[in-house]
Amino acid sequence: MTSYPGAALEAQALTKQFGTVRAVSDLSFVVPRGTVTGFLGPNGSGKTTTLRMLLGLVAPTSGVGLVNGAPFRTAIHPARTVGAVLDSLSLHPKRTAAHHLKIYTAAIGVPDSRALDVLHLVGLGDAADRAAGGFSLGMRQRLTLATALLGDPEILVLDEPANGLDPEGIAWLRDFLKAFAASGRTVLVSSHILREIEQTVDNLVIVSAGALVYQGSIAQLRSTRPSRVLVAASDPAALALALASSGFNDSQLLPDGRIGVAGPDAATIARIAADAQVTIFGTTGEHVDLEQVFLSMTAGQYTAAPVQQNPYGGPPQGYGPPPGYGAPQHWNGGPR
Ligand SMILES: Nc1ncnc2c1ncn2[C@@H]1O[C@H](COP(=O)(O)OP(=O)(O)OP(=O)(O)O)[C@@H](O)[C@H]1O
Repeated sequence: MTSYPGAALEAQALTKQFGTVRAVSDLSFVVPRGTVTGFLGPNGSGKTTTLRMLLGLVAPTSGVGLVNGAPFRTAIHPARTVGAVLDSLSLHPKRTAAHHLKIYTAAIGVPDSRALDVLHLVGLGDAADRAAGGFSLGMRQRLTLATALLGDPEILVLDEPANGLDPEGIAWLRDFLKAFAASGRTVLVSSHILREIEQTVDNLVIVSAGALVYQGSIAQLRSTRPSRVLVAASDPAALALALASSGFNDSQLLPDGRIGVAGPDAATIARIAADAQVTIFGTTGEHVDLEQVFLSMTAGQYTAAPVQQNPYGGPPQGYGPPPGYGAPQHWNGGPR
């Protein structure tokens, strides 16, 4: 059980079998200290089960979950180590926000005054004495987060905290989690929508059907997607041939009649087109839509893709064709 240096949380070959359902399959990843790491996967891909195994709430079929290099059950000050929100808090409608929190303060050994502190932290200071029955969904989410903060934890583990939040609530959560990590602490936040957490997280762990398909930074994920130039040309086939004879073989005919060219920049394409007497009507740089990348990675066929060995970096593997273009025709050898 050697732990990765600098890891706040670590999954080592975690597997969980519920009867015939393999919820999590040989899953290993690292959450580096001081980061906000997104734990991303479609519904039912094993995120909640994994978080529960990391926190010792579900026994793994095999493998281990580590918090600061040791099983969480061995933590001397659990509430100071991890604050977790894995389920929505069941709120008594007549109980005030402060009252809800004071139920937990005694249990984790912090003074009652801490309840007001965390309500201020999550922006509910003014609502401390209001009954939770009148709270909006966003206020309920904040109150739930407040419970996780009671012990002033080093690590926050949040399961789908953005669920049901409006854009303003998501923006608030983003700023809050970034500030939390900026103080050297660590956040692991799950979601099934990349866009929801894209601007919040430094690192991503992506799972599909319980298995790892990517871990690394968002920047790496974006950069490994080859950027293309989309070209509208008078004779796309002639341009593709001219590009191929200049050594640029990766051209695809798109459904809208343009061709997507990976490799050369727009100026090089224009020069090759001019030499081949092909007129170019326009070129556009392709925008990499990470949500589409995520959806293509978790579409099922990627579950068995090889995964990089270095948990802190390196390119993801097992990519398929660029999403959003149907089944493009390849000029250099037909459909892939
Ligand atoms: N206690 C359990 N008993 C049987 N099957 C379970 C149990 N908990 C989870 N599962 C199954 O394990 C799989 C993974 O579920 P899990 O809740 O971990 O995924 P998830 O990614 O968190 O999904 P969601 O985003 O929908 O919450 C699902 O097929 C689920 O039905």
